[in-house]
Amino acid sequence: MVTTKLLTLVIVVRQQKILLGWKKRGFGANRWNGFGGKVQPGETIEEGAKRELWEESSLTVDNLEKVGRIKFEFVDETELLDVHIFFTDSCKGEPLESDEMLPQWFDLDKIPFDEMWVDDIIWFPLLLQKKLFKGYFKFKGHTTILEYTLQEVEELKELEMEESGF
Ligand SMILES: Nc1[nH]c(=O)nc2c1ncn2[C@H]1C[C@H](O)[C@@H](COP(=O)(O)OP(=O)(O)OP(=O)(O)O)O1
Repeated sequence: MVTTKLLTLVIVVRQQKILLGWKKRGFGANRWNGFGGKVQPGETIEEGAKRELWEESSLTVDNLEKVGRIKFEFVDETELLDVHIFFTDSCKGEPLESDEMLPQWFDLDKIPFDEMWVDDIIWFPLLLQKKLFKGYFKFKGHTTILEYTLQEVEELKELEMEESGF
């Protein structure tokens, strides 16, 4: 049976720099990631995103902007990842290392894509242009993309629709 895991991913920008975290353990370890994780029972997706941001970076934020949604499939695995992606340029505090993540600021023109999930270089340009987007990536292992779709959407409500490739 195929199950779907609901996840969040928060991209933080401040003064022309992006904050990424070096994931020290677990899924996506040894890569620069955005902040996020599993949505827990009883919390909204945005609440889950804020909680993970706080737990992993010590940053707080009043509002997160939902900017995208990507589904990931891994061949030979029965769990799909449904990742809701948020953006903020109004975080409060200074990032601190956590058990899971080592945060670091990068210039927006020096994002370390060769040490990130390989899909990131494909959809980050849309995020940085403030476009809304949705996508689907099919992976073999954790480093090979077999196929993908990525499209800009006009309105947030289009991210809620369950349709082909989504
Ligand atoms: N292909 C991909 N590209 C990307 O940029 N981020 C991805 C990704 N696939 C997953 N992610 C993100 C989504 C989410 O923020 C994170 C995975 O979340 P985790 O498994 O770390 O969740 P949790 O932090 O809840 O886990 P635990 O701490 O083990 O409970 O990786």
